[in-house]
Amino acid sequence: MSISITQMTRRFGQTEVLRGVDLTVGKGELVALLGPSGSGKTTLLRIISGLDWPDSGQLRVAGEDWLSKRAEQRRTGFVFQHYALFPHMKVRDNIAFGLTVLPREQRPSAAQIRTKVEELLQFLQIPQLADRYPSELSGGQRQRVALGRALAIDPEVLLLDEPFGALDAQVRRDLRRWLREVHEATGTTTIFVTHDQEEAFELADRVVVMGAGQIEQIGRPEEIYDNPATPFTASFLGLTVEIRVTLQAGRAVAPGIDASALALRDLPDGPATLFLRPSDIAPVADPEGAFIVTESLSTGALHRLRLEGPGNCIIEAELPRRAGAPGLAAGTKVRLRPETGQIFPGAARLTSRAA
Ligand SMILES: Nc1ncnc2c1ncn2[C@@H]1O[C@H](COP(=O)(O)OP(=O)(O)OP(=O)(O)O)[C@@H](O)[C@H]1O
Repeated sequence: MSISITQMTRRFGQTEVLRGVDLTVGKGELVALLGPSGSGKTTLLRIISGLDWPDSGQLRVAGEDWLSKRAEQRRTGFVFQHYALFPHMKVRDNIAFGLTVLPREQRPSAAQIRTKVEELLQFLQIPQLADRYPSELSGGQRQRVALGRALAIDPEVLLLDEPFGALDAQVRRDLRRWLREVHEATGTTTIFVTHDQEEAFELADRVVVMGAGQIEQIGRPEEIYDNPATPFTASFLGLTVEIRVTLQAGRAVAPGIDASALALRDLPDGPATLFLRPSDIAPVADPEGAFIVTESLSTGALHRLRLEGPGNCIIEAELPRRAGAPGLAAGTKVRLRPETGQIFPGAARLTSRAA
């Protein structure tokens, strides 16, 4: 079912946790809410599920006003990071739970519930776990069961709050792929909360970047990755190098940096900030270069470099490390000619200390 959130606000005491959120999720879409801790992601999910209420704003699902419905009248499936399955129930009974507690007029028969659970166990690729207790499962298996429990009631909306947050990297990757397959087969409208950009980008049809109670940007993963719309999104998505530049006819100018490969910007002349990913700086050894490598560290796959240039400008850069190939040693002079980066009007805050 489609979800439409309009001008939603929520405050706790003096803290404005949601500050006028507008979001539409299409029927069958999988949207990732991506943002740092405290940006309001969980609060938004709790409001959709009926565990919390906004101070103002609207929530419509398939055109119906959900704020006039209690939690148990909304068909939502919810999976949390630490969703405690009932420890005294076997996996099959955990999955059946949501169906067994439906009001009598909606509740399927015991035989129908058994069939439904068997189908879900097969569909989620966990039939071998049916008769185990939660304590006999790995973290990843528990989350598969938790999703089974959420899906059993055929939810109109599926809400996943950092469901893989407590698992190790390889299990997370496996579960991501599995969840994407499950979503393609069920077509349930899904909101997935994460602060892990790789997870959001791999899973979602669209990514919603949240910062401090507001939506900073909404778009397809590659749109957001290539064109972060705000300084907040740029920093959050790894464009952590900020260099103070001057814009002249749309071209960034900074001492010692050749910005001629960057696209021209339709921005007024004046001070601006160039945001770059450490991996997009691509320093090249050049005796005439204006920057010098002052530190060079190897971390397995990468060389991490600290570069110093005109006006005490300090830049942290990264280069892929190839076995046997020498990196850029400390003391090497380099030139910088970045090919991708974002420019926003206004002065730099963090890494650049150019005069
Ligand atoms: N019941 C509450 N009472 C007071 N403050 C709350 C309450 N619930 C949340 N907050 C505050 O609201 C802000 C947003 O919290 P929320 O859990 O929505 O963020 P989040 O983006 O999901 O963060 P995380 O990734 O850490 O879960 C935080 O500053 C939090 O401390």
